[in-house]
Amino acid sequence: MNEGALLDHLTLPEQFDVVVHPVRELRGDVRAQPSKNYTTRYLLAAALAEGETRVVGVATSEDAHAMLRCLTDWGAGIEHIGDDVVIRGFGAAPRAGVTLNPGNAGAVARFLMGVAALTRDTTLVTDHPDSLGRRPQGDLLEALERLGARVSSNEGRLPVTISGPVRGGVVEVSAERSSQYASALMFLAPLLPGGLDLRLTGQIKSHAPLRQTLDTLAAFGIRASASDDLSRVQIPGGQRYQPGRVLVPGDYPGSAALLAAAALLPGEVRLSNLRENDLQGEREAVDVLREMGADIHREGDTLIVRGGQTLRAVNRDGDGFTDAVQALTAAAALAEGTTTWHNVYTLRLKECDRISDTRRELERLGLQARETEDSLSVTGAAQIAGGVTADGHGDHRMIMLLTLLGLRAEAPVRITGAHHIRKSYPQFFAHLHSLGARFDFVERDT
Ligand SMILES: O=C(O)C1=C[C@@H](OP(=O)(O)O)[C@@H](O)[C@H](O)C1
Ligand SMILES: C=C(OP(=O)(O)O)C(=O)O
Repeated sequence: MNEGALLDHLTLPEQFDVVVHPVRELRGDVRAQPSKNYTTRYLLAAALAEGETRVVGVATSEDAHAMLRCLTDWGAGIEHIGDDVVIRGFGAAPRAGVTLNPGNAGAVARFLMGVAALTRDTTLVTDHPDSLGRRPQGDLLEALERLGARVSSNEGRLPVTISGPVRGGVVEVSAERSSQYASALMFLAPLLPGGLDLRLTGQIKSHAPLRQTLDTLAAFGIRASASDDLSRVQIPGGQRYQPGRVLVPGDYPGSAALLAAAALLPGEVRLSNLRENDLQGEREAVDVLREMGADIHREGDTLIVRGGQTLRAVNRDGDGFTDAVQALTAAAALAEGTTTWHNVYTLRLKECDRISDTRRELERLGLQARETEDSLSVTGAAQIAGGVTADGHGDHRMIMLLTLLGLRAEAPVRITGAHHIRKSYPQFFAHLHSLGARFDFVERDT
């Protein structure tokens, strides 16, 4: 067996810490993994269609598996063919009386909660009470109640039970804490007799995933219209999702971590399968890294990073690239000056509190960081000493950030609970290893 195969996610211990060794350079080619956000959306839309849909090149992350498991429990037929999944959908009739477990996948949980209003009753639970179990669901549940669903929950958190049916009509939903609530209603809308005239209230966050939802609806033949600012989305009822064939694009949020790693170290990294015209907001990570001074250019769908340039701090609104903020914080931690990410309050509501917990881990590594309610700042250091154990906080994006800092530290950095990387990027360590990084994996008791 070659070393790369040893690092395959299937052969790593079930639960592990990772020891990240400092490395001098990164060099090589990687094909970006399939997009998480498009995988979850395409699988769900395929299940909401009647007939067979082939989703080409599906992500292998835990969140993708969570969606597949829940759709199977609702009655979808699922067949894996190589990297593709063929889904025989249940259309507007998911099985009633089912308990779904979306694992730790926020988007999956929320999208399913919306669709649950098609059933007489569906319960959602989580086996991650300290992460997904703590994330707020109230804004979505209240919107479903306003539409006439009966809802019970643990004070606006999982577990929840939702009982439909609902007819549709005009409904307000807050988009201030997460865009996923509105996306959930958008998936539900075409299958309701009355459709939905959605009014997104509050300061709308994460516009990019909302556009990905509209894009997905269009790919499945659903008619929808939206105002430019997305405060109003109208989706006529009585429509059917059309089965067919969809191709999952490459994943920008996970790739942002590889791009930042490549910018931080000498060498040359080529990252393919990242189309230029893509609605994933984390595509902006390329511009941010360029603004910091990174040498990145594009040849078609391939991004080429010549690393090791001196990076400079930036001041940016981070909401447009919410899932790349952690990766870009690693670049900022080694840039000249103080970087601030503004308008990132929603980071507090993700797998961990990505503002306070990040500040604490940066400080543990000897860096200066500051937070406000909705911003995170870090002052770059010329060197990071390393030789410490950092807490992964059960958060894949925190693990990416800490790994990048470990690669550039003077001594190894250990990250606890690094298996949580599998939530969105199971091959993260294998990809970095193929570029020259070195890791030790220390098994933890399950
Ligand atoms: O719709 C989606 O697939 C997602 C939306 C974003 O969440 P918020 O809308 O809560 O920012 C993002 O962070 C998450 O990883 C995926
Ligand atoms: C926040 C994330 O995912 P979700 O909200 O789907 O759990 C993420 O992927 O960083």
